Amino acid sequence: MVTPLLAAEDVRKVYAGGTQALRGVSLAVGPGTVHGLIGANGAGKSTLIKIVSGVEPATGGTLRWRGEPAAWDSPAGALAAGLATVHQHTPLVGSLSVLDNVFLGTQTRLRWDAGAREAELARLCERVGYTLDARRQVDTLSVGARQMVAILQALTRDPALVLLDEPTAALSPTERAVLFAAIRRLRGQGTAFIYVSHFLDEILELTDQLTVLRDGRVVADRPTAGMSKPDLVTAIVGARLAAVEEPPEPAARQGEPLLEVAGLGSPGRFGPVDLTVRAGEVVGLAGLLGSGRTELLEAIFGTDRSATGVVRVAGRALSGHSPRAGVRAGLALVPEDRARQGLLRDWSLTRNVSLPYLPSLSWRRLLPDRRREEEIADRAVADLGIVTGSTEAPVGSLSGGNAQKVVFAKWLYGPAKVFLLDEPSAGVDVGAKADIIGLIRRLAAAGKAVLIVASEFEELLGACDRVLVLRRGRLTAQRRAADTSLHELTALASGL
Ligand SMILES: Nc1ncnc2c1ncn2[C@@H]1O[C@H](COP(=O)(O)OP(=O)(O)OP(=O)(O)O)[C@@H](O)[C@H]1O
Repeated sequence: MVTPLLAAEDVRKVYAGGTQALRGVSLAVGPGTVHGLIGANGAGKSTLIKIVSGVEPATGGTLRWRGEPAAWDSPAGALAAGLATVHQHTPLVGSLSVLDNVFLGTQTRLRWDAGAREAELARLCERVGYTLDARRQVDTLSVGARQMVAILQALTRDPALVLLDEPTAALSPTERAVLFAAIRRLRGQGTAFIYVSHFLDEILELTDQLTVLRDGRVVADRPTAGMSKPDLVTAIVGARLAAVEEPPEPAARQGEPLLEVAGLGSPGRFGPVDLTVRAGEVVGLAGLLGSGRTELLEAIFGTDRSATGVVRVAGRALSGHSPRAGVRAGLALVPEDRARQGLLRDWSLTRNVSLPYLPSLSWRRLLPDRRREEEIADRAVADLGIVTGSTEAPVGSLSGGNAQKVVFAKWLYGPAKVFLLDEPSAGVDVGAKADIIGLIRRLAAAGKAVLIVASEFEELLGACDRVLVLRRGRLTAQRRAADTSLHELTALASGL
């Protein structure tokens, strides 16, 4: 048998607060293979990646590298041994060129020799089968191209194993295809990968072997061939499977227009756009990355102050474009980017969830009403299946997907009439996706209006009554969800 490149044996992790994130995890990654790592939010994937890459120490167990006990205790040490990590948001310096970013932190002679660096970049591009303009400023690149810069950066150290943590979360379908081609090519040259993703189709398409974690334990470890999506879902969510298969609740009777947008535009971004969402209705915006979908939501909410046109909520025109006017009129925006969503990491889940409603929760608007706050927090945990030891634990100790659910919960239980949801299930696991769709349907059933952006059109079909297609900043088509298909939406959004 070939000695695994990396082997984890009975790895355990107990965090300072007492959370047992890993309860004895073993896995082996062979050279030149792509190893999928999947599991529900909070299952322990990031913790395992952090331990393997030297960011966090394990509390117990052994890591082996090429058969010997791994001798690193920092990311730099792991990198020197041949193990590189590419995060979803690898920090790049936007104001520098592609060339400078790729060789950022390189200590060899390449650092000083621009000619040699260009030649090396060309060689790396050849290896991944992707061309990048060496002199282009990184700020001006698409998300996908930036991801590729991060991968090239990792490759400068010629790693034997690359850890990819949700690398496609922000990529368009085309960019995804380019990334997959690059991974396959590198695998052909002997590089191994650990690939963490919530996209099960990707796991099935790309990986050779997969490990499923649940509650800090390995519940499946086997070759990918022969596995189906339902197999994966069962392994990931276990007993929560039933919730996934439930069809959405039937649409409520739709009422009066709650959100009306007329001639809304923003120079260079999108528009003009007209649309209406009625009480009890869920409307989806299907558009590819760069279509202007996020920009449109932000302009409706009021974040884009250069926007022109009219936004009406419950028949009343907003005075000017500002988030304050938006919130006052009854709009809620759940943005995609967690980093910008103002979760206070040191505060408890309870305080974070009730943050937007403190005035209405306060006793005579002076004292926070603890009981009401706790009620909302408990409801959020139950509705969204948030995995946490306690609602009083700091939000910073939650896993990424669970923090995302807290962001969602923040807006859910308040007085808003119109919900603008940007990628509501980004980063959440397959079970929670179903919970969130269920919740969106319940909002509609309670007479709210919901407008959703999601890159996974399947999700729009599952949640929406009606889907609008946004292409290059304009609405180009409209379909009832019941009368269209994934295929048709994809074709319309890409202009085929
Ligand atoms: N720094 C920390 N302090 C305390 N507990 C933590 C910390 N980081 C993670 N945890 C806990 O460890 C468990 C595993 O979290 P981890 O981030 O590894 O999950 P994950 O599988 O990566 O989830 P996701 O899909 O949501 O990113 C969770 O219960 C989480 O709350």
